[in-house]
Amino acid sequence: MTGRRDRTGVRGAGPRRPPGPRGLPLLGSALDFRRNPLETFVRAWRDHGDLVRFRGPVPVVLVTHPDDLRHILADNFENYPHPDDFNRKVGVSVGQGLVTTEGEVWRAQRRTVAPTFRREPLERFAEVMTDSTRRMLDRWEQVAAAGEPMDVRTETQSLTLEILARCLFRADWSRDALTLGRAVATQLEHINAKLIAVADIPERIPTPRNRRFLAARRVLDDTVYRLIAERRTLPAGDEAQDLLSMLMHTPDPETGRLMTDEQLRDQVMTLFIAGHETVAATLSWICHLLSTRPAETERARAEVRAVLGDRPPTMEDLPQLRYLKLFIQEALRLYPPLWQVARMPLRDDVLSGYHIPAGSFLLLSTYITHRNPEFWDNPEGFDPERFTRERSAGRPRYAYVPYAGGPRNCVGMAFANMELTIVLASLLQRFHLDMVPGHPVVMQPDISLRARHGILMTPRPVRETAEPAVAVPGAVPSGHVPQDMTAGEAASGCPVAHGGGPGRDTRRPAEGAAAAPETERPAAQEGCPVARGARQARPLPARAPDGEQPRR
Ligand code: HEM
Repeated sequence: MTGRRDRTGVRGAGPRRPPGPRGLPLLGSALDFRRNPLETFVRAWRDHGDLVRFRGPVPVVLVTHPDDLRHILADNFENYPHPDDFNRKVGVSVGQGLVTTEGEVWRAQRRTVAPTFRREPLERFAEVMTDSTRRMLDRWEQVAAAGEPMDVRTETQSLTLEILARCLFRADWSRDALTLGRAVATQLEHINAKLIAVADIPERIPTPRNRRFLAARRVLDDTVYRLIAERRTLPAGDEAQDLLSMLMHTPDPETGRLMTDEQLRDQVMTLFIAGHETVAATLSWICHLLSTRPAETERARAEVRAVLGDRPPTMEDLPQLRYLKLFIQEALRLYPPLWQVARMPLRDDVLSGYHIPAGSFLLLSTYITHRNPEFWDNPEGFDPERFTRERSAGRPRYAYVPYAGGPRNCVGMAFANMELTIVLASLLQRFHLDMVPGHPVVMQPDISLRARHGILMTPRPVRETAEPAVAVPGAVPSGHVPQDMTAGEAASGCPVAHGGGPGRDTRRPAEGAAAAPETERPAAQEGCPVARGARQARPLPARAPDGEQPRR
């Protein structure tokens, strides 16, 4: 691992641009990005190193090294706001909320919103999370009885939306559930389409998508403003114990000002957009891991049984679910829902020894950072224990950034971790999940990292199945490999095709199944671009201009 570089200027060779693919005349890498941005990133990172410049109508710089991430997100974060274009496109839905503002406006909002998301105020929401999860799992009993498959992506999306809405609006949620749910989904779809569109069509042009978006925004505005108005009429001391009330009654600690109705509306919309799809995507990948990683799953289940038995998890239980925490951390490493984060420097800077002019469009790929073999042994493997204190020693803090980092890290991190733990513990208590044979699981790198065709699974109640072969933590035989998984996949933990490639069976493992020969399913193995890169002997990228050995 190399040390930090001098960022005051480029040593030796003078200002130089980062290396990168030539691409097509005029278009550069634009078509590759359109086809599959994640694969394009991974290929370029393998070929050119940790800092890559893509040519094209909008030149992009890919940033992946932890030193550079720390510089951008923490040490020099004032120089790295979101690109204006990002704030404008997301802002059509969320207005001037925490995600889309910069400078003093952002700072004032952060001062007010952050205290609401500390652990203590959040404790009151544990019950909501447990209750909504219980209701989802009750529904799964019927699905299981009918032997039907379900799409866990849709399930987790409804669940996280319900939890967020109940936390925001408490009792008023059920009245507006369906309307709000559909409207939020339409907003997210619109933002996603805008962010990847070649030509951004302004909302005033009445295309079908714009009309759907504006109608959904009206529904949300009407509902949210009505709920705010209702809260304003409640007598002092009678406030509802929900996020909306907390935001409404928390003054800016520096100015003492309370939020206006419009600011509250923008904050609510921001939380809806930032806080439900991210957790839903993570939960759906976790469900997938529950069927493809039997050893780790049974170890997590054994811990839940030991700590909780059959009772629902409470806030006090969470610190004791230590292996579950590692399991979730590892899932977020392999499948960070925000797989890229955009920034644009205000002033010229130097990253990894290369000159970065002001106004460059930077994409920080957490996905690649999380799989860089310089910081992660067997980076494609699913190995929750890599996050134990001992094994984390020496790993740079910014090698693991699912929630970003620095002053602008995810404000909902504690909320998300609490929700992920409660949902996973409750699920493990009641169900096994089996993949539907033949259903392709393919990564779709949209605004979040989702499964393109959903993830079809069948729930199987725990009480109806024989005790798992292994109930003692850590005692899973290493040869226990799902029948349909290649030995390579089992070792790699990456049974997902990344944005393409053939589908694969992910049937429930037969007890004691032997490892299938790796050559049996080569195509599935090929589906993992980082795995490919990490395993092959690669030529080192060109030396960085400051004379240091390229990293990796
Ligand atoms: C697994 C779940 C989640 C992940 C991985 C995640 C990840 C992130 C990341 C990487 C950022 C930085 C984005 C950037 O700078 O461009 C961010 C920001 C943010 N997140 Fe999350 N998030 C999650 C859940 C949540 C939840 C549950 C909420 C709220 C209920 C939330 C609210 C926010 C907000 C408001 C910001 C903007 C913070 C600011 O700019 O000051 N997130 N999140």
